[in-house]
Amino acid sequence: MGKITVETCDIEGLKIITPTVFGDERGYFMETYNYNDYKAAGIDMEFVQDNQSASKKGVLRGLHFQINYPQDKLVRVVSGEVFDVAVDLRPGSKTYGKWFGVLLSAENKKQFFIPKNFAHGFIVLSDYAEFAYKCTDFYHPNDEGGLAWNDPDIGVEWPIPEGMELTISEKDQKWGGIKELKK
Ligand SMILES: Cc1cn([C@H]2C[C@H](O)[C@@H](COP(=O)(O)OP(=O)(O)O[C@H]3O[C@H](C)C(=O)[C@H](O)[C@H]3O)O2)c(=O)[nH]c1=O
Repeated sequence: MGKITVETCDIEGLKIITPTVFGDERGYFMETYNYNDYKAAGIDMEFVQDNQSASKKGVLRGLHFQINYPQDKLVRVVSGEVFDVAVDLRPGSKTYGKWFGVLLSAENKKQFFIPKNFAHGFIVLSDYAEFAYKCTDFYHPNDEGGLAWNDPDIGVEWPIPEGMELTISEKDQKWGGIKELKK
């Protein structure tokens, strides 16, 4: 029965989904995924792996993608708040290299659908955040690619509050810029 509302943006393929939330005196219920509703919204893929990660304030994970086993991702925040970013790396896309970001939170319950061949990452704005997402291909550890979160040629406007200390993994500190990727 769950109905979803779908928003799009100027990068074709990206979708922001808001599920129907059924609140009552106990709390709330919502369907976080329903094949039929999402298929009707053009998300008609088989999700084969669910992931969850937890991060403290200022953690920035990304910008990641898998090279030969690209994954569509349906991402959401279970607790806390993040700014979530996707960068278009689809070969031949008219928005190649363009980024889009959206605030995802336990509060707004929004989900972000990111098709294959986008780089993906997020920064945690709350004290703590739990991030859960569905993927349409499995993890291939030797197939990881990445982009520098602060690549000036992408120009992501991360909403980093004054004085926020960033925590970025060694691996994520080493990625190069989009100009170093072969298209
Ligand atoms: C991604 C992944 C990781 N792992 C293991 C490998 C490491 O031992 C540990 C942490 O991995 P990593 O540091 O790559 O985790 P994140 O930095 O959160 O990576 C993710 O960050 C951004 C936001 C993404 O969209 C991708 O799903 C993914 O790249 O989990 C697995 O066992 N399976 C997996 O699917």
